[in-house]
Amino acid sequence: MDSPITVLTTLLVAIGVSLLWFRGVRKDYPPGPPPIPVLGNVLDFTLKELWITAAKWTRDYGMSFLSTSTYLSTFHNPPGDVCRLRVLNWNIVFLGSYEAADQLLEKRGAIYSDRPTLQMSGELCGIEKLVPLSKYDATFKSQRRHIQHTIGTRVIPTYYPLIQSQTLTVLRSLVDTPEDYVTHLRNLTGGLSLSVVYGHSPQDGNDKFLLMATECLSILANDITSGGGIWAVDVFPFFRHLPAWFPGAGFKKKAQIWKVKMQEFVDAPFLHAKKCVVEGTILPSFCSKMLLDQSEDTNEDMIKHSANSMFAASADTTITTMSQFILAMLQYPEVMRKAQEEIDRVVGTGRLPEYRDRESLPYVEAVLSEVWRWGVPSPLNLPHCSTEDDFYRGMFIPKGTIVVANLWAMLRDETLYPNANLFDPERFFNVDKELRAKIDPRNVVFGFGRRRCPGVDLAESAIWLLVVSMLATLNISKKVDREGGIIEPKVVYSNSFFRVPDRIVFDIKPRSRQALELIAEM
Ligand code: HEM
Repeated sequence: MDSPITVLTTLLVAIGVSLLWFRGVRKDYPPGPPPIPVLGNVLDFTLKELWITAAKWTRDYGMSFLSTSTYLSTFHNPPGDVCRLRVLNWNIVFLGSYEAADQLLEKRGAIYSDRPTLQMSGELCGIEKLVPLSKYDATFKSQRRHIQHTIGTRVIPTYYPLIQSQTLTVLRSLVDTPEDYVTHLRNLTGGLSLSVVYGHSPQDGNDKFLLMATECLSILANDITSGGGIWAVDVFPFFRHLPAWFPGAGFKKKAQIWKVKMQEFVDAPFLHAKKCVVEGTILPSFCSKMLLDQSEDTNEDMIKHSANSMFAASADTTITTMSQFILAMLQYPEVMRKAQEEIDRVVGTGRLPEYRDRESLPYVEAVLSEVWRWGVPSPLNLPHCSTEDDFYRGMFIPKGTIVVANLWAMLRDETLYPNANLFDPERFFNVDKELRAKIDPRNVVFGFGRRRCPGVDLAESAIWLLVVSMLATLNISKKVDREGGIIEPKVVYSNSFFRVPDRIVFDIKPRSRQALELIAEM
């Protein structure tokens, strides 16, 4: 006979499971793939290119919720654009259209701007105070305000000389060792953010903070956020109490090692900046300003985490975007030639393009827009989290729902972008002003509402100059093997967070002797 404690425990577990199950089958939740008892949709998740699977879910299940009248009334909003999955008692809602993201994350931003609480990346790896992961609270709001002052639209032109000199360094490095393009791009973004954020100007790629960033960002992108950043301990938070030696608790050992590294990455460049402030040698930057005019809503902990957030958030996004640009030029050489013709006509071949040329280079502008759209650097955005119960088109979205905007699906919407899989800058011409504004991928690619990327202007300026300078001086082409055969680039997306192709093989050569001299001389 079982003891009363066993019977009681079994009963409680059964009630708990049933409650979870019944919560999960409420009729007015957004539709989605059918869950299995207790585990929910765990088995539906894929690690590779989840954005494609999620787009299929919203398309296939999203329609099933709507009555005919609703379907007709939402004629202008793609109807099958929201779906829900359940993992234990987590609600995860995927948004597959711009309209849904605009309605929820933008217009109802007051209740959709939190981030989910993740045990692994948060408490265990100690990076919960970085802005992209932080909760929607007073500290976060103040961090965003200060970041905005440093990299908002109005101040960006003051960084142009810095961006120009970093761009030239990359052009030279790309000509010398194109196969190391990831390192060169990492040095560009690292150098730029070290200067803008910490007032530190690295002399070369061996700068200790650049090397530290390379190691830590790889831990962040390939280890901590591998598998979409969700670990078993996030789903079963009580796992964090297991001792590190316990079978299956290997994550704790990993977290201990990563936490030390990440802490050093947050502290070291900041302490260096602080020392330079005392010595009076710091260059004007986020840290110099924040340390010299400390106000009531700032403290050192908050400053160093804001600084590191900018440093960390700019690297992989920029590398991904530029990798997508290179891929597009390899697959669509006619686009590269057309852009080069425009630059030769407008700028000439005797100097490098500058920011003042931007308005006169509409085709290059369209190429960049298409890089954002076709490339989609972070295809599933960062997850938002709701802080109140809500209804959207009759569907119930409970408080605490993780809301994932599928940017890839939005930028592959055939009604807005016909033949969406093709890289076609022409799609931005011959459309009226209103439609042009509507299809601008920048509305989507940097996220939404109160969590929209605060680095958008810096990223746009740095990437525009790099793209136009590469087009002006270099030819990007497929590599040819020793027998003269063309090596087709293999496009594989192993990273589950950034849409960064695994290392691509390609060739880069200066367009002319004059182009080479221009890069070398400047
Ligand atoms: C290539 C360019 C970039 C892309 C495509 C990009 C994209 C994004 C996206 C999609 C988000 C999430 C927005 C959301 O949750 O709705 C984000 C957040 C963020 N980005 Fe960027 N980003 C880029 C460059 C940068 C740069 C250069 C910086 C800073 C120097 C930066 C700083 C941040 C920060 C701090 C956040 C967190 C914002 C928050 O949680 O409130 N990003 N970015």
